[in-house]
Amino acid sequence: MQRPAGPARPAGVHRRGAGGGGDPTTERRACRLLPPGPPDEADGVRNVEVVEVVDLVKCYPGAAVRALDGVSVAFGPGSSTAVMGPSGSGKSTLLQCAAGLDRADSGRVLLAGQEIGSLREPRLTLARRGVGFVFQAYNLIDSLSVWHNVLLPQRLAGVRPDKAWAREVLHRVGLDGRGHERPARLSGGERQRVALARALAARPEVVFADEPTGALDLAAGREVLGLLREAVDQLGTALVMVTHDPAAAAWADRVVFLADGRIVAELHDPSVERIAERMTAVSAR
Ligand SMILES: Nc1ncnc2c1ncn2[C@@H]1O[C@H](COP(=O)(O)OP(=O)(O)OP(=O)(O)O)[C@@H](O)[C@H]1O
Repeated sequence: MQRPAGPARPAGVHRRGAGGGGDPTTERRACRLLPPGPPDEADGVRNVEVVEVVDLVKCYPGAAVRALDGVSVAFGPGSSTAVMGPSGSGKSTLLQCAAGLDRADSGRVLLAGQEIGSLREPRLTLARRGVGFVFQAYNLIDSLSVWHNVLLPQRLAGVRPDKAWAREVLHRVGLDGRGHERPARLSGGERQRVALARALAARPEVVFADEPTGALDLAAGREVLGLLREAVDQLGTALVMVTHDPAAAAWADRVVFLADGRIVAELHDPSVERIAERMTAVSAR
């Protein structure tokens, strides 16, 4: 299932929620928000974003500046978004808050239309069931086999794992027959593929990935990006990916740029060059 090395970003990826069809010259604009308006006239059903954050503010205790300073952004089904910005601009904080792993001081986070701000355990865990995570450090448990790592999030959430799907996911990420191995015996790229399989095994509506290729060499990084792209294209998963790498960001349909805890720019269907250019401009602010 690996995508062969090819162009930095596969073509034909305009999708709902990804800003597809947006005017590429309109690079700096507010992110699209779920309109609080009436139901969709065509079918009487209101479109629900997979994840929506509204006016998020977050200040860590003792910090002089806000890590997030009024961020509003929505992620639709089958969309892929790269989040970029200088170090300390709030990228990881946005991911953590949008995923319900950390709480903002104010603002709203909605997962599949459900506001999670006031939820306590176990309801919060239930609301997060549709959320998968892929972190640079993999967060794999070395005392467990690949197979048990992949099933762990569902077991922790009290959900009976779908083993047939877990096997299919391991197959898709190219780890057929490797389920019995310990993560420590795998290469960095293979461990990242396990992390991806673990995220996808729960059939998430959204995958949050924090620098998923940061620790990988070029070939392994491309492979992981290809797999993420497949999840978006074939499974309709929403992908939100923090990256410092313009080539990785170009795999996404949309790039949002953060600076000082705010969204300051947005590119749709961008090239590596335009991303790098914009990144330089944002960093020079
Ligand atoms: N646990 C924490 N306690 C205090 N301050 C924090 C904490 N985590 C992040 N910060 C601060 O919040 C701001 C945003 O940090 P964040 O990690 O979200 O940025 P980032 O854009 O992901 O940075 P990087 O690219 O370096 O990972 C920074 O000023 C950072 O120092």
